[in-house]
Amino acid sequence: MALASGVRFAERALLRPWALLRGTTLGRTEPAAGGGGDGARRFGSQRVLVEPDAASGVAVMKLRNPPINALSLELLTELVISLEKLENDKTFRGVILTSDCPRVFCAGLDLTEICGRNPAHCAEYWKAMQELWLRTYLSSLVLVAAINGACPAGGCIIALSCDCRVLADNPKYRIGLNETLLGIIAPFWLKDTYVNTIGHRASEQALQLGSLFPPAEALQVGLVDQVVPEDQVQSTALSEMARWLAVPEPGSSQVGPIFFRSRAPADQEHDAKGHRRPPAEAARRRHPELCQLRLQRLHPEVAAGVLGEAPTEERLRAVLPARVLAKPILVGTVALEDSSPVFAHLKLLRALCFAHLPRRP
Ligand SMILES: CCCCCC/C=C\CC(=O)SCCNC(=O)CCNC(=O)[C@H](O)C(C)(C)COP(=O)(O)OP(=O)(O)OC[C@H]1O[C@@H](n2cnc3c(N)ncnc32)[C@H](O)[C@@H]1OP(=O)(O)O
Repeated sequence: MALASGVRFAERALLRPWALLRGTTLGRTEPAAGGGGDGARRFGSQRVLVEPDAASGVAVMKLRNPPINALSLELLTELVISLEKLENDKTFRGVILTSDCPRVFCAGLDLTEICGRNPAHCAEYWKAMQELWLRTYLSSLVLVAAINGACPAGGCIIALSCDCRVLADNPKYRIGLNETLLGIIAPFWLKDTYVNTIGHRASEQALQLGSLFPPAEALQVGLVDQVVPEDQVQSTALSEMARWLAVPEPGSSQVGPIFFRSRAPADQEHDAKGHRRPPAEAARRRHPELCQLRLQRLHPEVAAGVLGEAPTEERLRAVLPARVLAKPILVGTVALEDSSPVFAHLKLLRALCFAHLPRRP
């Protein structure tokens, strides 16, 4: 949500993600479904469909990377670009994020992007993930997640970075951060986001156990704000959006996400002339480490020391799809410089724990 209504992301994406795209058509524009009588045009890319409603100032953004909306490098990049496009368009104040794939909101990281890939590719991939995180978590738009399918791991991260979450009432649509079951250690900022949403003790349990909550439990623990029948997810998300947008000039009273989500010294928020910096620029100043991503490959023994417990192939086999395990897997998080004064709760991960697991026989 906006810190001030006039503030938009004029800055280019931190990492110029479009440069990563190969063979992707972006910015395609076509008439919106239903006529688009208000002049709003549907636009998007191969993997992200945007249905803008200029009259309400709300766009519906659909992830469509079938079958399970795994966060491939291309999907991450296209999401960032689509969000940026809306942020730069003063017509829009809110975005509803949802899935175009049946039964799955988002399966989280595309494990094929980190399995058997070289460190350079992993670095590129993690950067894109971080960029999406920043783009959503610090967005000037009101973001509502209309969760119409399973929402594990990275899918839950996207949902957590929204202002509000509406989940379809289907016991198969579980939501949570199950990273530990894959041997991936949750970065500090992710842990803190969980804590901010569901509280300390619940996070402690859920993160360590890798819990995925069915809708009723997700509502009870506060991970989602509403659970509604599946055919009402979209309309409920729109109602929630209306509630958020009804607040005059969302964020101008200092209660936007920048207020809640950062503790930045004033000189990082304003330039020498006292003008407020665009959020992406302010975030970059607060987080120089984001631009200094570096990857290391550690020996399994070292990784085991960092992780406390090495991820075993058995544990991974229990959770991961067979196709993914057919390749050697790199399990890890990203090493970031940890020297800057960071958001009080957005403390970024510092350990890289890459472990080679044995090949599938
Ligand atoms: C700086 C950034 C730090 C970030 C810190 C860490 C953040 C996030 C970590 C992650 O996101 S790790 C990913 C965790 N994801 C999961 O555990 C989800 C695993 N998948 C599932 O639970 C299920 O697939 C599903 C999403 C509930 C869907 O179930 P469904 O029965 O509909 O489909 P499946 O038959 O299981 O799968 C279809 C097809 O997709 C392949 N697949 C599934 N998940 C992934 C994945 N995450 N990446 C890549 N591919 C995946 C699965 O193998 C099937 O493939 P085929 O067999 O058809 O070839």
